[in-house]
Amino acid sequence: MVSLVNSDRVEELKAFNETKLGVKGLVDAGILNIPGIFIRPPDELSQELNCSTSQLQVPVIDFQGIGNLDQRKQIVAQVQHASEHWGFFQVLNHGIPVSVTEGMINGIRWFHEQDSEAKKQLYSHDFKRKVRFNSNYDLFQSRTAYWRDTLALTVMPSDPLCADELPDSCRSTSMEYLKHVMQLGDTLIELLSEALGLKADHLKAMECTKGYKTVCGHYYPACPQPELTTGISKHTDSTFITILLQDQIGTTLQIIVSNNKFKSVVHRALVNRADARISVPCFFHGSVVESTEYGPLMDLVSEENPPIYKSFQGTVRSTKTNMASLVNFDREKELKAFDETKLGVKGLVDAGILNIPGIFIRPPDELSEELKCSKNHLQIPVIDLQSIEDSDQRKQIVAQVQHASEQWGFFQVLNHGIPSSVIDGMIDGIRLFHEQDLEAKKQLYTHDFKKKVRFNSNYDLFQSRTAYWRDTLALSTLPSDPLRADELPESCRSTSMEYIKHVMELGDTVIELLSEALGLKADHLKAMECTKGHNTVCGHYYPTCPQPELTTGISKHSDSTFITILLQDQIGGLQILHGNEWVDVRPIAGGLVVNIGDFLQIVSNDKFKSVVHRAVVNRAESRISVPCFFHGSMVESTEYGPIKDLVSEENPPIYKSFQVTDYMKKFFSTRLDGQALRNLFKI
Ligand SMILES: O=C(O)CCC(=O)C(=O)O
Ligand SMILES: [Fe+2]
Repeated sequence: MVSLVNSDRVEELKAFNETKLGVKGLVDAGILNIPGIFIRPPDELSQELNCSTSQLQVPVIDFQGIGNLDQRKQIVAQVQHASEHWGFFQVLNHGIPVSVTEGMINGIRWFHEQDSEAKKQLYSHDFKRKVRFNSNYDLFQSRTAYWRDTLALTVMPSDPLCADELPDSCRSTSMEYLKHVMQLGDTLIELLSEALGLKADHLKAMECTKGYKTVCGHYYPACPQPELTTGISKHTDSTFITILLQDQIGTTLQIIVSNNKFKSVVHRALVNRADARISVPCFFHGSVVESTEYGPLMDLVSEENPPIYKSFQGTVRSTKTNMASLVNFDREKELKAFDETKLGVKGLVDAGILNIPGIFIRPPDELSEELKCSKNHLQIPVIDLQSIEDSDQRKQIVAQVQHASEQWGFFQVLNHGIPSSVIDGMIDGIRLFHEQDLEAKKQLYTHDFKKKVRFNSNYDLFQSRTAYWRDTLALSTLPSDPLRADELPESCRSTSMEYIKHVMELGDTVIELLSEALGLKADHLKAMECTKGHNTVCGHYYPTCPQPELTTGISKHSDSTFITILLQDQIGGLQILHGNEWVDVRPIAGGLVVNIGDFLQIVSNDKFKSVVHRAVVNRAESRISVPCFFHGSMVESTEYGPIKDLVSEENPPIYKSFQVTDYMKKFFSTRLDGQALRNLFKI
């Protein structure tokens, strides 16, 4: 039922790349919604929402007194503790003058905030270039693009960076900072050597700091939707050490040679709404000379502490493309676990969850499309059926029905003849059913469409892109096998029998009006068994949702019916796509919603429209809706196609004839939305 929104991610990435303006270019253009390529995948978003943040601080180590033997011992002990337990620490009194660190940050800011032409010149993804500006070095490999632009400066021992290769805006400041940070790298690697119980120059002799280095000037622009993206997603650094300048100086360790004694810790950067942020990591990659091999140091392994890693060549790492570690999300497994509870979405809400599971989170392209969608405050037509028996007034009503069916595909009817006690009774009964004791519902839990009475959550749970925030009691009735009272759950037995009787009658009334509105005899559609065949009444329950913006009650689709008559409570949530805008179908007291389904669009040869709609959920109140789907004949031999009287030479048939059963088979086996499905039957 769900429509697959085709976001061509690669096309979007290409277009973004071709601007050469980076993320800042988007922000400068005034975008309010971040493009889909930056939105994190559902599993990541949901994992995120389950993550707590800690108030702890990474260790801070003061390097003052590093030349003094006793104090150095203490510093080494602190470095060891931090490297073993944290993998990160901040250093103070590191010897780089404040004027140099501040100069560096200012220079990087100037670079990113300067005239875009100068930056464009340097835009490149070619790692061989020593100076390159780009946004997302792994743009075409990562799962989600990062909200970050970067000026990367590479320093090779064989090919050091010259001042004249640097952009004007940060030339002298960068040269100065580079010189200092390299020295600090040596100091640190000595301390780390000692912290591993090695001689001070052990790691240095391995070219840990003397090899290939990259200083990156990252710019994280302010972001209108920081919760949907990251500045850099979680990863570890492929380096020996990283020294990061932000407001103070911090370090990240990646010391595979320590044989896991020191930890390379996963980290990431977030973005915020208010301010652009600058950070300047210096990555000490070590030697990239072909012949250099790295592996656990002999002095650090023993029989009790055998090597954990093989030796490898330093150059191996430079072929690594995707820095972001992929979080493994087993959607299938989560769906099964959810299904097996047999408790539906309400079961989750009753259990007190605060964050919705990943299976309910809409894919990035849908979320981002959503954010671009505007809302319209129009109302769908409301038609009063009061004087339907009076032939003059009936004509007017038919004209209104015609207009609504052609222009909207949806209308509400008033004075439709179903007593309000029956309507209220139906809603109460469905609420009683969903809110009753769990065991009674569990008994009815099934995905078997052959069962006439079935309770489940998400009839297409294993086919849809995202699960819906909705539970359903479905009641099917066939002329050959009508629904009997004793088949119904007690909680809604008499109310449902009563409502079903009335809504079937109303179906006939509406289908007569629609026949006339097509210029046919009143009983033309009825004779085609549009309302007399297979009908399903669904009692939908949309529980309250802690994160309604991340999911839907039912995603956009059109109905595979002739018509649908929907009863809803007063909460609201149904929306229809009118033009390119979502229009709320506001509940009106005593009103019922009628919509044209795909079959009626086909038999009317596109005169009447089957319109895409969906239901959204909300934080505050659970909602009930009860659509009655008039699917038409389920007799194998029945064929449907454009009605002869409605086609002509000027108006040739748009669709082939087909058997409804074929159509329904496709409906249940594909993940296409009704509209796309309808298109399969086009001539
Ligand atoms: O609950 C609603 O308002 C809409 C339900 C719907 O569109 C459907 O079940 O097909
Ligand atoms: Fe629908």
